[in-house]
Amino acid sequence: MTDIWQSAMDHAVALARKAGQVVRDAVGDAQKEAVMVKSSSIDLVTQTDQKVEKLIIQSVKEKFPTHCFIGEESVAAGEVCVLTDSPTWIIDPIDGTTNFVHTFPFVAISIGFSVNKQVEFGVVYSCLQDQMYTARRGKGAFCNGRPLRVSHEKDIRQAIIATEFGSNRDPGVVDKVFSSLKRVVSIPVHGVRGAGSAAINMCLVASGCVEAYYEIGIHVWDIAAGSLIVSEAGGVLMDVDGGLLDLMSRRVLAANNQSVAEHLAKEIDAFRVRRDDAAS
Ligand SMILES: O=P(O)(O)O[C@H]1[C@H](O)[C@@H](O)[C@H](O)[C@@H](O)[C@@H]1O
Ligand SMILES: [Mg+2]
Ligand SMILES: [Mg+2]
Repeated sequence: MTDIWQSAMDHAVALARKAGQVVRDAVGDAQKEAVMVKSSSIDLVTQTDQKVEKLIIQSVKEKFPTHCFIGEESVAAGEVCVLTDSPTWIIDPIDGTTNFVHTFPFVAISIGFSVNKQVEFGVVYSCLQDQMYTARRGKGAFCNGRPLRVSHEKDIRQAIIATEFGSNRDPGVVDKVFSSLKRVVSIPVHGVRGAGSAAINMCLVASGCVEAYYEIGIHVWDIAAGSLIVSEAGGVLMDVDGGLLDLMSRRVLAANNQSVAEHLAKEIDAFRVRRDDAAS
């Protein structure tokens, strides 16, 4: 049976590769680039983020003129952020902008594509590592064409957990983030890591390198593609409170299996943040 979204997915892979070249060309000069800030002094954006997002959206508009978009830098420029039932490209042009600015080598282009609010395919290109992660709903997840499978570990005490500190440094938020982290470390788990890119953290879960990843404060463009890559690699997704994942809630927990996910959810202070689709 023909897959009606295959040509869109092929286009996303080609665009991610093209965007990756733009990022690679710029990374050496990233420190010379004007670094601007958005929601806080540590929420960074560069001209390369904006250039890559424009490149992707312009090309998709030419090929699929009826499709919709949620793009990180377009939303920052005032576009609405609403996930509808229409075919929608959900784009993070550089996931890991802080890494990009500092030449820390985990930088990704993340492209998710949803229809009826369900992610149909996800593409995450870790461009400095030249690793192309892809997933098509119902057809598995791959890295450079090699099938991905989550870790078999069931005991969270034998696990590595990925998380990030995020870009909100309000003292109350920092306290909550650290109190969760203290509980997770004290389970005790084998270790805690963070790549500095939500999309890459999710691909690490899908690859079996880490058992789980959680974060509060991410956005739909950080996790749309990665969420499908995790589930197609056999993993589970949920809200940090153990409920159902809501892509717009800015909270995510991805794990290799239900038992690790549920144990982790019990340790997290699941505070709420303003939703991506909150009326502005
Ligand atoms: O802003 P970018 O680099 O697209 O995305 C990052 C988030 O800003 C940050 O809050 C989060 O911790 C990080 O994982 C994410 O990738
Ligand atoms: Mg991001
Ligand atoms: Mg980004």
